[in-house]
Amino acid sequence: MTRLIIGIPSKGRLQENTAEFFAGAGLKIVQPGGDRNYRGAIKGLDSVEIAFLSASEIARELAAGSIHFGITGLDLVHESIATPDKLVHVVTPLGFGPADVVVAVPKAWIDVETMADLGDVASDFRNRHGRRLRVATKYVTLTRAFFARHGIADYWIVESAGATEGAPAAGSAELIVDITTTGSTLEANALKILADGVILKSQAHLVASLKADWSGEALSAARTILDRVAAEETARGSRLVRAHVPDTRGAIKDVLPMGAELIYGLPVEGGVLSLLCPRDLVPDCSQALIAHGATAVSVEKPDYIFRSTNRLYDPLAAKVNG
Ligand SMILES: Nc1ncnc2c1ncn2[C@@H]1O[C@H](COP(=O)(O)OP(=O)(O)OP(=O)(O)O)[C@@H](O)[C@H]1O
Ligand SMILES: O=P(O)(O)OC[C@H]1O[C@H](OP(=O)(O)OP(=O)(O)O)[C@H](O)[C@@H]1O
Ligand SMILES: [Mg+2]
Repeated sequence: MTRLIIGIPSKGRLQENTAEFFAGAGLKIVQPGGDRNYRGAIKGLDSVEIAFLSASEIARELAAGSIHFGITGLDLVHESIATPDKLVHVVTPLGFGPADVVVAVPKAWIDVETMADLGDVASDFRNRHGRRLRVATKYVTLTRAFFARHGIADYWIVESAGATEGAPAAGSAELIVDITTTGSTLEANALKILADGVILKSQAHLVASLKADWSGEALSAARTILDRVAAEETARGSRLVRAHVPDTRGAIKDVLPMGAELIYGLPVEGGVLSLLCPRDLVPDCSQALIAHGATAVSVEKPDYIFRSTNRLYDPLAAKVNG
């Protein structure tokens, strides 16, 4: 009886949005042991267990296979997992926690705008000072891979535990690699991002472990959860549009290319058309139906659209079964 274990951020900037994300999918997270108990559950889903962890722990536990699903930043997935392709499967981006991992140098370095410029400075620096440029960061893996891709080898990493942006002014490094959202911390420290210095555009993702034990109830619980998540995502972006259209064929010819879908298949000629329509296209779609003889068009906001195929679950199942 393997239960499905989901790691969710117990603190920090991803915590609140994560709770909202589950609530949106109709999944209520409960903490029976109270705030200080780091295990929880999802109401009504007995085969699921919640592990409250920090965002960075979630990335590590996914790699180790001690949790099945986790919500964490893509930056942490790529930083703390050496071979993400082998160990995890990225299920879907979640639309919150945006942040870029960037290479930033002092604004005073007016001749340095690109990674190529930085490469030149790095060689010069070594010749002139007899030591290498120092890069302060906690993104050691991402930094090494990115600098190697740009052919830069003359540098030294100074591992930073926090307040990385302060390192150049403090004299403990020449430049930094760190995460930024609004840019205000970089600005406050007189640093600028190199033009081609964005290493990774991160946001929170739902990530699955390929190392976890997917036997027992784990996979079917995953399906239950991903069905709801996908059903809610599809519903959020769409509207149900219904109308009695005398010229059914003509109407279909117009609305399908717009991106509308015959959600219950073809109606009989002259019958009621049921369309699933991208939210933004509802006015155009309704116009077209009226042009083909509808006297009224009703538009409803669906809560969920469940489908026999699931674009989130199917690729995961293929990987863990294969
Ligand atoms: N402005 C931001 N600055 C830093 N991280 C951000 C920002 N916006 C979103 N994030 C995301 O949040 C993650 C960090 O979250 P948080 O600091 O809560 O967790 P943590 O680093 O695991 O905790 P701790 O720093 O206590 O170890 C980042 O890795 C990134 O994915
Ligand atoms: O571009 P901005 O919007 O200014 O945000 C980026 C800053 O926020 C984070 O620091 P945090 O407050 O999490 O402190 P920490 O580095 O000690 O975790 C991050 O490490 C940057 O320093
Ligand atoms: Mg932090």
